[in-house]
Amino acid sequence: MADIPPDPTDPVQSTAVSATHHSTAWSRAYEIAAGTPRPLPAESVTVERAAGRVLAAPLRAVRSVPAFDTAAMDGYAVTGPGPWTVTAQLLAGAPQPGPMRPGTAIEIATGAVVPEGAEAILPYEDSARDGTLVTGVLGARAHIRRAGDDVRPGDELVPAGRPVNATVAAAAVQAGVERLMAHRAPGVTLLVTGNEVISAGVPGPGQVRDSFTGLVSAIAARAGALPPARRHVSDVAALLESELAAARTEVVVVSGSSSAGAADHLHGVLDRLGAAWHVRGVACRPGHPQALAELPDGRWVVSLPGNPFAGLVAALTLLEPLLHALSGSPPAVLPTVPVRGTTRLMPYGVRIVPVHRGTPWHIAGPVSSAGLHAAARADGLAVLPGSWTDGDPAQILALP
Ligand SMILES: Nc1nc2c(c(=O)[nH]1)N[C@H]1C(S)=C(S)[C@@H](COP(=O)(O)OP(=O)(O)OC[C@H]3O[C@@H](n4cnc5c(N)ncnc54)[C@H](O)[C@@H]3O)O[C@H]1N2
Ligand code: MOO
Repeated sequence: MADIPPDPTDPVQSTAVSATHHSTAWSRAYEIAAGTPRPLPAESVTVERAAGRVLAAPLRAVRSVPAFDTAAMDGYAVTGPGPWTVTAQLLAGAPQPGPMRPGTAIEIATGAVVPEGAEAILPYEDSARDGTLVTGVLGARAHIRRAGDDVRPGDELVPAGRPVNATVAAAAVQAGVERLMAHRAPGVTLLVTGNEVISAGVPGPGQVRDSFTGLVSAIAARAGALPPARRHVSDVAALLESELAAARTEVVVVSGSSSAGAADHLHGVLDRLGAAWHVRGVACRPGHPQALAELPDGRWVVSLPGNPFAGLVAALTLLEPLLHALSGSPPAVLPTVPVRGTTRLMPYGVRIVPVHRGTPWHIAGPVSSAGLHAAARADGLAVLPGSWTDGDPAQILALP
C-alpha cells in the first residue's frame, strides 16, 4: 500500500487541512511564480558577458561559417587531370597563392583557404608523391567545405528564450557575433533571519548553522540570477522592515520568519509595506508557510520557511520559477516519472519527498521538514498528490 492514512494528530497536517481555504495548491503556486513576473528588460552585451543570461532576440550569424572555402583534409589541392606537379605548400592562415593551373597541385593543410581554381583535395592517404609529382585517384568527395555551407549571414543560430551557455557563446563567436541582446539577470538579496542562526563556526547552545545561503546561491546560479547578496537579520520587526526596504535587488528572499511565532515578523512587515500577496501558504508538506509577495515598487519577496528541508522545497516551488521568469526563460516543464514506495500523503495537498533515481524511481525514506540528509542522498524531489498511489507517475524537482 502506498497510502498511509492522514494523521489528525500531526500538527502540520491539521494546519494544512484548516488552511485549504487560504493556501494555494502546489501546482498553482508553481504556475504563479513561473507565469506572473515579466522578464527583465533586454540589453546589448558582449558574448563573453552574456554567459548564463537568456537571449532576448534570436541570435543571428554575422559571418558565414565556414567564412571561406576551406580544405577539409590534409593532402593536395589539385586541378585538372593527374598526375599533378606540386607548385607550393599552403598552411592554415597562410596568404593565398595565385589561381591554380590545370595539372598542378598545392600541398595543403586542413583549415587552409582552398586556392582559386582547385577542384578537390586529394588526401595524403590516397596519394603517392615522387619528387614534385603527385599521383592518386580522386574520390566522390572533393573534401572542400564551401563558404556558408553551415551558416550564412542572417541565419538564426539560436532562438530567443535560450540561455547563453558555453556552446551558444562558441557558436556566436564562430559566426562573427560580438554582441547580443540578453535579458538582464535578476539580482537577489537573501535575508537570513533568526537570532539563533550563525553563518560560521561551531554553534553554541541553541544555535544552528545557516543552511540557506549555499542552497539559494546554487538555485540563483542555475536559474540565471546574479550571485545573491546576503544579510543576517535579527528577529526584530523594525530591522527586517528596514532591510527589506534597503534591498535594491529585483528579488528579496527571506529565510525563516514565515510562520506564526512571536519572532516571525515577515507577514506583518509585508502587510505594513503594502505588499500584494501572490501566494500566501501552499498546500504542501513540507513548506506549507512559503509565500510570494510583490512590494509596491515591483520588487519580489519570496518567503522560505526556516526548517531547512521545508525551505528547500519552497525555493524549488517559488524562487526558482520566479528567477527563471525574470531572467526571460520559458517556463520549465518538470519531468514526470513513475515513483514507487510508501509515504504519508496529504489529503488536501501534495507531499514532497526525496527520491532515488532508478527503474522505477523510489522514495528515499522518511524525512522531517528540518533534516536535509535524505535530500542530500537523493536524486530529486517527487511531488506526490493526495491521490497518488504506489507506482503512479510524479513530477520531479531537480536538487540544487
Ligand atoms: N503555531 C505554528 N507554528 C508553526 C507552524 C504553524 O503553522 N503554526 N508552521 C510550522 C512550519 S510548517 C514551519 S516550516 C516553521 C516555519 O518557521 P519559520 O519560517 O517561521 O522559521 P523559524 O521559526 O525562524 O525557524 C524554524 C526552524 O528553522 C530553523 N532555521 C531558521 N533559519 C535557518 C537557517 N538559515 N538555517 C538553518 N536552520 C534555520 C530554526 O532554527 C527553527 O528550528 O514553523 C512551524 N511552526
Ligand atoms: O511543513 Mo513545515 O513547512 O514543516 O517544515
